[in-house]
Amino acid sequence: MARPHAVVVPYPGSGNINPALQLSKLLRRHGVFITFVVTEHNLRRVRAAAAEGAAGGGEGFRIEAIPDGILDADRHAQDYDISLSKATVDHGAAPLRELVARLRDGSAPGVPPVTCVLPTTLMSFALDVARELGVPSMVLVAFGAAALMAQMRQRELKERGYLPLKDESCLTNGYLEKTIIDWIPGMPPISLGDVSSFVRTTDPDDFGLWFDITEANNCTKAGALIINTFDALEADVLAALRAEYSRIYTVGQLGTMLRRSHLDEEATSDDSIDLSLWKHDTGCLAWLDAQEPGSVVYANFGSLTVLTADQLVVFAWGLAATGHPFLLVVREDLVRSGGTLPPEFLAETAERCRVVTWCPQEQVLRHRAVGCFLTHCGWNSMLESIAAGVPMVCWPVFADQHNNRKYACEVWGVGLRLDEEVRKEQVAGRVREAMESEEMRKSTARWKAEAEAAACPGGSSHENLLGLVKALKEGSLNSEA
Ligand SMILES: O=c1ccn([C@@H]2O[C@H](COP(=O)(O)OP(=O)(O)O[C@H]3O[C@H](CO)[C@@H](O)[C@H](O)[C@H]3O)[C@@H](O)[C@H]2O)c(=O)[nH]1
Repeated sequence: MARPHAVVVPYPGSGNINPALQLSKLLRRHGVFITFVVTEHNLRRVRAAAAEGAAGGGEGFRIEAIPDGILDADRHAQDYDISLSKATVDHGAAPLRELVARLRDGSAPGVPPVTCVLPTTLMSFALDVARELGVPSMVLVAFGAAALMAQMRQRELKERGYLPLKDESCLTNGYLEKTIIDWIPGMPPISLGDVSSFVRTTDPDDFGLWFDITEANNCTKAGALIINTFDALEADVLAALRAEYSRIYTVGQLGTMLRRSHLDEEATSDDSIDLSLWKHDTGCLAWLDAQEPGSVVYANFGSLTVLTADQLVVFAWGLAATGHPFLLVVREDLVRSGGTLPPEFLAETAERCRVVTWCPQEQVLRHRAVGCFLTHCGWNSMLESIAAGVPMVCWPVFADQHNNRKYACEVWGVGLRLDEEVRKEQVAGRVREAMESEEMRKSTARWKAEAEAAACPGGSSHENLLGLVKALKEGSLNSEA
């Protein structure tokens, strides 16, 4: 049987590149050949951020780059905005088609013929490419099952007259919070505002909403959906999704799966394959070593969130007011106007605060010193925190993050809400509460154990990964399920 070969095409942001790389490493450990496609711009960033010798490929793992259609001169400091989505849709297909066509027949030396195209969500043009070239496809859903289900129901929200919003006042008069949607299969009643940030529009032609609806629909045309979640965590909504689409493989939490596969198998080392877009500050791990167990608050807003200069300062003083040591990640482009932490704050907190621009987050969350995570509720961050058993204080900003917060706070009992308006006292109070609550301690311990169990032999994610590899090896993943 020829070696299966997956061309993996993540959306060009860390929230998609990271889980796609983790899945790729797992598949490679099970004998699947991987071509990992990044944008030319991101490849330059990866190389600039990489430690000596990192960022390369390895046996069974190649990296290819395609343009994303945005000239560097037109690029915002923050990479993700609607123009990137538009550009990838408009410009990504042609170079990807050329790449897959070139690799399809296996004429490149040492490269087996392509047997599957595997984009993440938001990259459905890759599914069209696969179909045109007669190659099977699967999609990696980089967010949770509930967020996927909610995204899929946005079309119905339009048809039922909820969207677009009638006028601008709906954005501020409590309408989004008071309007309860109680008919999404497998989901508890949810306020309209928590369904997705893309509902916040009065424009019937809003690109963000259109893109979200289209992408949700398109991904179901793939031969299978792979979701970075685990069955116990989202049982009800997964049952509802599986009633609609039979080929669903839940393989999360991917970081836990990778760690376990190191323990279970004699895996070839792939630590050198690192596609981080920012340089990791690993010194913060030594700083954590010197802190008391469970004493540190870790604050990070992911790869895309932008704060105002005031919000950053209020968050910082709020963390200081907790009385705990804290690790604060301030990405170089976190404040678009370039605001920084005030000197008096840095002087006052020097003894118990560490500020870095990017860190090895999964290692940080698993460090015994970390006792709370102040997060923007990106799916990867939330799942990494759940798998590490760390309670969260939740401040969602856009996309699926409000939906994720709802589950963390109201379904799983592992998070506490912050108001949209950032207030120092509330930040400090919620962090202390999260660190002291016995109830949250029990919930975080329970979900950590469930995440671990799912990744062990016999666990749902472990078995699903084996099923996925089998399907890839047998070539039984035809597109258009
Ligand atoms: O200092 C840092 C900060 C982040 N990360 C990693 O970067 C990823 C960030 O992903 P995520 O937490 O999902 O946040 P975003 O970068 O904001 O991700 C985007 O993509 C996600 C997946 O679709 C969505 O859930 C989010 O809403 C969307 O903003 C995670 O794996 C983190 O471990 C680091 O390694 N170091």
